[in-house]
Amino acid sequence: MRVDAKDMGADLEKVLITKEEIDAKLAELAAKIDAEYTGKDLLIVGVLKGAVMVMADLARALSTPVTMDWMAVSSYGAGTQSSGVVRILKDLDTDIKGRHVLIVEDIIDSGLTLSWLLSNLGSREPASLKVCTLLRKPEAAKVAIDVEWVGFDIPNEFVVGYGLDYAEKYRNLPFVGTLAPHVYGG
Ligand SMILES: O=P(O)(O)OC[C@H]1O[C@H](OP(=O)(O)OP(=O)(O)O)[C@H](O)[C@@H]1O
Ligand code: HPA
Ligand SMILES: [Mg+2]
Repeated sequence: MRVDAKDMGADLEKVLITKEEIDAKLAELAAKIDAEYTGKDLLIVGVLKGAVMVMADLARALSTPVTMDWMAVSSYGAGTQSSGVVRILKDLDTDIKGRHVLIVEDIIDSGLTLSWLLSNLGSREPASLKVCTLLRKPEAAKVAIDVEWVGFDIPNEFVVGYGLDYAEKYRNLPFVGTLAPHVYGG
């Protein structure tokens, strides 16, 4: 059964990016990533929990053989604003020294999570450390970050779906949508 904005009742305001648009964009990004890592041993690191869907779909769109690891960090808790304080809830299982590492994210909002992750993982001396994110909010950036692969630049609105949550809900929507302000007290 397909879930659409109408099925979500009044919780969703609109669909911002459809499942079809996400699939097409991930195929495009995967081709570029394949070209970059040809002949290299690539470790992709998903940032839990939001990046689960992007990791699963991007990994399957890649032709490059990869190994996968996960890191769990949280800076949002149950709210719609980053606390700025990043907590490691689960560290990597892998030693990344000398490895080619690609961080996979669902969204770069303030950039605080990724900026912290880049310096944390960077200090472990990987051979290379790059980033692929499905979404980015340029107007929300609090720190400038160099990101190799970006799916979509989106407006500065709180979004849910395709891994992204509000208070742990809506992660399983197959599309990215905006949440009606009344849901989070806006
Ligand atoms: O650029 P920023 O402002 O730091 O925001 C981006 C981060 O926030 C979200 O994670 P969250 O902390 O909500 O955890 P979750 O992935 O478990 O939802 C998202 O998945 C990113 O990791
Ligand atoms: O817009 C967002 N939606 C859900 N989670 C998030 N984490 C950072 N930004 C967002
Ligand atoms: Mg979240």
